[in-house]
Amino acid sequence: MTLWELIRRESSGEGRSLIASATLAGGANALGIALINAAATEGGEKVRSFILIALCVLLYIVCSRRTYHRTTAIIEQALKKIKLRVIDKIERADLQGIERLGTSEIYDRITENMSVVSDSAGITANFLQSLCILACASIYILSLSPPAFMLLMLLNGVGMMRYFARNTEIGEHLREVARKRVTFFDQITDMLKGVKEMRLSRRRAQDVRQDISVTTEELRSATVNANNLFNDNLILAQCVLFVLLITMVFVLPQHVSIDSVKVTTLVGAVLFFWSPLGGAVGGMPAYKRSNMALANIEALEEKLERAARGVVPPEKAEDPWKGEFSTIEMDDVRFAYATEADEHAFQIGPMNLSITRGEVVFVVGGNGSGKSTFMKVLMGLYPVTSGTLCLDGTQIRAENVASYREMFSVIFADFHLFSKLYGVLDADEQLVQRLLKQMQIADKTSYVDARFTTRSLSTGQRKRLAMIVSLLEDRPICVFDEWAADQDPEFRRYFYDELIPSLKARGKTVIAVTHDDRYFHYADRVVTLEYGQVKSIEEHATRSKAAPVG
Ligand SMILES: Nc1ncnc2c1ncn2[C@@H]1O[C@H](COP(=O)(O)OP(=O)(O)OP(=O)(O)O)[C@@H](O)[C@H]1O
Repeated sequence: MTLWELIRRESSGEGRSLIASATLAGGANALGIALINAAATEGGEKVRSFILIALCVLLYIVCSRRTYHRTTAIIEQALKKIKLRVIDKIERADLQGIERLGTSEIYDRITENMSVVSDSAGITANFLQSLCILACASIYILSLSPPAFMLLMLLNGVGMMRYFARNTEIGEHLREVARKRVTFFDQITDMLKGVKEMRLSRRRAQDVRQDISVTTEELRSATVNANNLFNDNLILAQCVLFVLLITMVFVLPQHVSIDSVKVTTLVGAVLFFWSPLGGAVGGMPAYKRSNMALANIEALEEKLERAARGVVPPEKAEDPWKGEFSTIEMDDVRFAYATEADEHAFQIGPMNLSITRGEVVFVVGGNGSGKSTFMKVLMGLYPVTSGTLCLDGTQIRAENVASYREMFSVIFADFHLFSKLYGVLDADEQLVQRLLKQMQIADKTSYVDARFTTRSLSTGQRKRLAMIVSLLEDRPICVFDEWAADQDPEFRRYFYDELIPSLKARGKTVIAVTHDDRYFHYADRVVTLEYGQVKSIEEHATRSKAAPVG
């Protein structure tokens, strides 16, 4: 999609009136100059000429302002719509799709590319107006001298052909710039996340810097190549002007009958003609960059669309359970990561397992045995590749998976704490304060206006904060992925001795990934995974030592 197509699509029929105002502005501009030229060379009624010129200027101001202001408004409105659409697609896209896409491309497209389009609004309006002035000025030159007009068209035609021949090459360089910018984003993210590791190793810091400097060099080179071609086009336009003026002054009078006054008028007209042409040629880089940015945004939208394919919109979602359940059943469930042409993509299953309400299930296994993958499949975050996942006999499908997921309150191993208590914004303040005390972080952070005053806590403390959010969600199934791993012995004990039994006593189902074998007796069952398969399921007697939560 080009910028002009975007304007046409988003302006709800205003495109024509925009062209009309740009044409009027261009016409008024050209007519004003023609009148000034005529007044200067032909004399005649000066007051009349002055009034007509003033009217042209006024018309130019009114129409020009409209063209500029409306173009900016239309583009900004379109960008707002695109941003919201991208956010909506990110929200709908499936987890694997987002994981495959990575964050750098998304950041680049919705920040850098959007600003390129936004910055081009004024230039686009100028470009549009310049084209109209050019058309009017050409008519003016035609009225002065048809042979001069033919000469103008001929030289412009040659210039244009050279100009468009360079377009493909410019496009290649701009695409390379876009690719390198994503790599640059990736590397900067890597660097910022690994700042501690870099401080501890000058060699590592040097290697990271080396990689970044290679990318910045490639970015520089691709940008310079694109800009050089754009600048060559400007020089080409200037050369065409020289050739045109030289031909008009030295060659044209030799072949057609034209007096010196007309030649002077023609030179004045051509010089005037060249200023909008310069605007159009000069505005081309911004226009082209905007088109490239829009193509990048479109490509991102397509990828997100693909990732959201099959996802049922909220208005069509089914909820047969209304937050209640008895049993989750996995019947021959398999899942394989969809990686591009990777035959060794990790798989889990076939898995046959049922989890009943109020059960405490521990999931154990070595690193990479598939515990986190299994949990994500169980929670409906990854769709099963084959087999069936059912809740109370109802198979989990695209139509009901959103309601199914709402049964779970999860603390992932790589959990994220939102800046606000999104999802539980109406949480009871006293309950939150009580939980903060219970988790022993009341002296570190407080709860004000649906947000915690600070999230700059130790890893263990942040996990306790995540636990508070999970408890506030109050869902039937609590999933904890190695929650206790970062807790001190006292809190580890609290987690197993008090928190889990109290959740069980309240009828909650607890599924926890853990390596703490000394607490395995708190589980009703311990499921051991190995190479993505259930290796064993051990049953344990549960101690029910309930403690109040909240
Ligand atoms: N997004 C992904 N795309 C492709 N493969 C993945 C992805 N995430 C994990 N894997 C692969 O799946 C395998 C199992 O990973 P998983 O995180 O489920 O193991 P785990 O048992 O939770 O490990 P750990 O105890 O180290 O947390 C790994 O070998 C990993 O390579």
